[in-house]
Amino acid sequence: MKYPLNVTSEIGELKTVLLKRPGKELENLTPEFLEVLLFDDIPFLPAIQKEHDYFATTLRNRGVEVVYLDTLATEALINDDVRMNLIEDFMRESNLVETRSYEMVKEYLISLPKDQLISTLMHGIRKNELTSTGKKHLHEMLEDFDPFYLYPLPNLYFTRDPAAVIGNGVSVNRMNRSARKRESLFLQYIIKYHPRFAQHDIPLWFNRDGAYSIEGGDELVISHDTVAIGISARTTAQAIEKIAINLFRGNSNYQKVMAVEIPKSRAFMHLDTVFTMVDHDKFTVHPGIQGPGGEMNIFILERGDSAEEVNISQRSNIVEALQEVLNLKEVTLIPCGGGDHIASAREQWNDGSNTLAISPGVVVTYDRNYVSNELLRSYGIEVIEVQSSELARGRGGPRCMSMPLYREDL
Ligand SMILES: NC(=O)NCCC[C@H](N)C(=O)O
Repeated sequence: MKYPLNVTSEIGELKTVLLKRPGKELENLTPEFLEVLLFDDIPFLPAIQKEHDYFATTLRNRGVEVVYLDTLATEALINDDVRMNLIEDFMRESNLVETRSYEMVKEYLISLPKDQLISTLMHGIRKNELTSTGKKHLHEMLEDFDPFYLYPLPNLYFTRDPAAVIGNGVSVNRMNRSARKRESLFLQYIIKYHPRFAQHDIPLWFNRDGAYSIEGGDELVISHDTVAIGISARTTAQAIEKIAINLFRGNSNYQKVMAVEIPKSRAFMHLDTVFTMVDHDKFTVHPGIQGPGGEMNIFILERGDSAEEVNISQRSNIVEALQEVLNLKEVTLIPCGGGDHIASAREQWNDGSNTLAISPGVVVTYDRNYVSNELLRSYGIEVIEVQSSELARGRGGPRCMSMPLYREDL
């Protein structure tokens, strides 16, 4: 069977992508939990599904194989032991082990067919969905305070973040926010047990067990030997050094990690909210991440003398740093919103910099970012627009909503 993972650039022709169609997990968003669940508004489910289907169809029409997270997670439950382990891992990470409702919820989950088990873990369990036959516990009497046995995972449609394919291996991520921690558990099970992946010896560049977080929106595979990683509100310097050591070790082709510090703010949560690659030598950028003279804080990590060491040097100019690591004479940055203060802030907020390249110079973007889209076209980029009224409410764009599994090499 063909090796299932290959991502040696951000722009190579996209062949297979992992998506998650927004589902009932969004019906468990309430105003009081919006902030903690990382949403700014409540999307209308039929409308967001329609927009997401349009996005998936757009990719299929360009020859991309679309696979869905819930389908793969269901197929990964290859026997009763795997299924039981997932239930127990998930319940432990949902802090249910410490409550006296543990047995009742576990029994309910065990009773579900595989596909319903996965969808239930994803959309959560409201307290009023299960009728406790025994005595009610104190926390069950306080529905206003805490209405869920299992909290929903409404950010699952941003498949970019819980894991990232780099080369022929995968980074299964430790998520920064508690609302998203359990998301990468599905990827861990898929890589380990799904027949498409399990029979291959897949390098694991990062696993979710450590203390330091890293998220896929910060991991950009800018070439066959360099990964750019954002030092951000979600991704720590410690995790970047750890993944760099793992990438440099053994037989990976990776020689350099370019760590790019970005402001730690809600609008700039990951590097890909302010910077994406659209062609061999062209990138979108949000002007707000650069200092008044264009300066930035950039570090190049390279293989050191021993397997546990990395050499680190600092740079302050993103264009020069990109020219250096990509071996290019010229690199063009295309400013989100054309650099106009108001347009760039508005369009960055709605993911104007967050493009998904499906081949060199061809990107998928949100239709609402018309200033940035026209500008990209003026640089010769083919821009394929998708609808975005509801999708944008979760604060992520086309790159955030997609996890490439396979791209052609450049
Ligand atoms: N790569 C990305 O920037 N993903 C967007 C994630 C949005 C989600 N609501 C979050 O705050 O994590």
